[in-house]
Amino acid sequence: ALEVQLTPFNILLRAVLSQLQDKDQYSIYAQPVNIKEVPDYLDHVKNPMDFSTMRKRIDAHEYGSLDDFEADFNLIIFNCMKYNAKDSFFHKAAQRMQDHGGAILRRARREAEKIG
Ligand SMILES: CCOC(=O)c1ccc2c(c1)NC(=O)[C@@H](C)N2
Repeated sequence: ALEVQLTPFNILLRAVLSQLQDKDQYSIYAQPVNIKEVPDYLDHVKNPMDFSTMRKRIDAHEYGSLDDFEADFNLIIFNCMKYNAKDSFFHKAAQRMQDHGGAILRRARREAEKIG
């Protein structure tokens, strides 16, 4: 059976999440940071977030608004910029993801307004 109830809102959120993940070309935000590989991660990052967790939240209808969805996206960026040094590959990737994500979310809001 189709486990997830498809509402226009969570169809929109799934589409936005896919657009965001398209910009994560090395999939560094796709899964939770592996604590076995990054043992001190949770000393610095109190609220880990990643795209797979966001997908679960969409399917569980845990996002009441695009703002709630955007807050988890911003958490991914914030965590990455906090844990990783400014001149690191990861930190630079977060800056780019923030720029791409901003544009994707702005366009999604305009689309959502049109649907009404
Ligand atoms: C195979 C080892 O993988 C990692 O060390 C690693 C893998 C993925 C990561 C990460 C570290 N750090 C981060 O801040 C987020 C953005 N992603």
